[in-house]
Amino acid sequence: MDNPEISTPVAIRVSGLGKTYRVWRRPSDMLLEALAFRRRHTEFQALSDISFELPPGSVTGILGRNGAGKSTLLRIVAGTLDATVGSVDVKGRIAAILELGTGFSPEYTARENIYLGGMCLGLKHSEIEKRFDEIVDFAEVGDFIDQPFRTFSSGMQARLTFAVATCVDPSILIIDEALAVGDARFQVKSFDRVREFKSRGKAILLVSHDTNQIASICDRALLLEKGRIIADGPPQKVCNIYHEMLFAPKQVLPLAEGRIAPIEQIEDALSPSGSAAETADAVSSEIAAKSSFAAPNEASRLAEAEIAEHRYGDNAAQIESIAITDRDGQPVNRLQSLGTYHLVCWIKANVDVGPLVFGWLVRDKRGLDLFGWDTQTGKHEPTSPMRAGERLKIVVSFQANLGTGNFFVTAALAGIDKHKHDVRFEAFELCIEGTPKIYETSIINLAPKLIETSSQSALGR
Ligand SMILES: Nc1ncnc2c1ncn2[C@@H]1O[C@H](COP(=O)(O)OP(=O)(O)OP(=O)(O)O)[C@@H](O)[C@H]1O
Repeated sequence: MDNPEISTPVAIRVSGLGKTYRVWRRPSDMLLEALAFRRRHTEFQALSDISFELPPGSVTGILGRNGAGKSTLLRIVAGTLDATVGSVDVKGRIAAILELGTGFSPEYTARENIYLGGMCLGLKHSEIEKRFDEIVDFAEVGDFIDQPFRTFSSGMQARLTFAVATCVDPSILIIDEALAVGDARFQVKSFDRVREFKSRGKAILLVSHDTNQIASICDRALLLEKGRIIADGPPQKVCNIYHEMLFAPKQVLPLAEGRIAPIEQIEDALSPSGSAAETADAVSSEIAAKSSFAAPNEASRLAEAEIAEHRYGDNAAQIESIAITDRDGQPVNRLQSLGTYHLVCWIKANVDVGPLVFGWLVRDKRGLDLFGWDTQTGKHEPTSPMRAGERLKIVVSFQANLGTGNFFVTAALAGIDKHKHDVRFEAFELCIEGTPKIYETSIINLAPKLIETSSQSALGR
């Protein structure tokens, strides 16, 4: 698959990729087909028209529902499965963690498997020998090095698989959900390794269902649905669309058959300011009707257009406005870390609605959830049912335990059955002013106070 003609800025180029699986109802049908030369299979189109490029020094995340085609795509890129059409051009050595124990034998010991796995990834015996201690250290399996791999817990299997794949120093790393296995400490270690890989100019392609993981380490995300890329762009935007796909299942995705929607088109179709006319050729009328959302009021507009609001819901009730005020009710744009403020929302029922649950979420600039709360989780009574046209004001007091910088507020309104009426991702930007006395890199502020420094002599007296 190595193609020397690829110009240097591209580590992987996927062009017009498609995969059709043959499906036989019974195993015997496969044999009968071979013997009788009569077709006894149906075809299943798992991937269609997939094209993208991965530059070196980048991390691309792939999101999608179960069965969307993520693993099929990774396997084709990794070279363990053939595409039906299209091509994959790769520059450099690929290491792929497609499942726990990729390239390992369950009966072999960890020591034997390190050699086996390393050789599968193209290393010579002497090269593996040089890296052996590093692999064992990273995987933290020193005490079990001569135990069979099948006796390892799934966390230990994940650690060893990840350690072997990353210690061979590949140019391209492909990871299928492997970061989800293993304990929290190992996840931090493997995240650090992925970041270090990226800083050394490697290209990383990873599948995860965890939007926080995608938001925190990826530069870009692809969203797959029914074997097609339906969104390709900044992780935070793609994660919002994925969230909508999962939690607004009745809505038809804004894609015409056979088209790849650029992220702007999906956003236009889903956002309140989207013009139905502009997107009419590609969106369902259901989605286009959502453009009847009221425009957000001035206070809720983002100061920087860089991260735009993403909105969805059935619009039975809507969050008309969101603002932050001080305790005297004065609107504020800039907040002091640790200050106490009010989040003030006006809600309007567009039709008669039952009790409502209100929630909000604070994210950092990468889209990582820092805090989330709703009136149901907080064990508050749901609101009384509302008549069409009725308005309701909700005020939530909070302490701004955040470090310096910009953060984003998502507000949501749902029925008590969690049916979403109005979800406004990144509806409001919080700007936290200079926070002295803590590290500038802090995202949160735990308000530390030194309360004791007592010394003890070397003899313990
Ligand atoms: N060998 C196969 N033969 C027939 N169909 C297959 C085969 N492998 C996968 N599929 C089908 O192709 C589709 C895509 O599967 P794939 O495993 O790539 O999805 P995925 O997005 O990785 O799913 P998940 O999140 O559940 O791992 C699914 O509908 C699956 O049933």
